[in-house]
Amino acid sequence: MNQDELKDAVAAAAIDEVRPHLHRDTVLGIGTGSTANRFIDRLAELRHDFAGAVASSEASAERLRTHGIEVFELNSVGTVPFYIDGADEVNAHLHMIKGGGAALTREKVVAACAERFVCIADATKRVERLGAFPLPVEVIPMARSYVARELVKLGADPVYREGVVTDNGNQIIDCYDFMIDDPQAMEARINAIVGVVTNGLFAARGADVLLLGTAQGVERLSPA
Ligand SMILES: O=C[C@H](O)[C@H](O)[C@H](O)COP(=O)(O)O
Repeated sequence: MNQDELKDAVAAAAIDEVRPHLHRDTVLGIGTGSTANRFIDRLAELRHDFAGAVASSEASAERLRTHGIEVFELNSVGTVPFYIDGADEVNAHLHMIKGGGAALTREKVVAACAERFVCIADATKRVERLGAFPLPVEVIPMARSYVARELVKLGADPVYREGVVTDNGNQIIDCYDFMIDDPQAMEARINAIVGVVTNGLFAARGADVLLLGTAQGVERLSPA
C-alpha cells in the first residue's frame, strides 16, 4: 500500500473508533492535514448521527461545512469526547511533533479540551526519537528574531517559514537539527520563551491511542 492508501485506512479505522460513541449531542474535535481530511470526508456519511464539530483550523472548518457538518466555536462547547488528528512524528509514548501545516496552536487547544486524543498516522510517521521532522514553533511576529536566538541556545537550527501566516496571525519558526531526548521538558522549555505562542511538541498532552497504518493493516497502539 502507498502512503495515501495507508492514510485512507487509518481514517476508516478512526471512523470505527468513534462511531459507537456518537449520539445526537456529540461534538467531535477535528484536526488538520491530509490525514485528518480523509477522516472528515468519511465523517460526512455520518453527519446525521452527531451534532457537529470543533475544528483546529479554518481549512478544516471549511471542509467540514462543505460536507454539511456544523462547526461550533470551542468556547460554546467546552469539552469534546474525541479529538482526531494526524501527526508529523509519533513515538512509542504517543508524544508527537505536529504543526507541519502550521495549525499547531489551535490543534493543541482543541486537544486539551478532548477526553481522548486519537492520532491517525501512516507508518512513516512512527519514530523512536522525535526531531528528524523540523519542530514548528508559532511566534508573535515582533518576537521572531529574539525567539530564534533563544532556540539556538537550546541547540536548534531555527529557520523562519517565510510566507506562512497562521490562523492566529502569527509566524512559524522551524527547528532543524534538533533531536529531542525529553519531549515533555523541551515542550515546557520552549513554551517558556517570551513571544512563543506554542510549539509543536505534544507531550504534556500526548495521544491516548494511535491508529497506525502499516502494510500489514492498521495497528491500534496505546502509550508505552
Ligand atoms: O499543522 C498540521 C498538523 O499538525 C497535521 O496534523 C500534521 O502536519 C500531519 O499532517 P498530515 O496528515 O498531512 O501528514
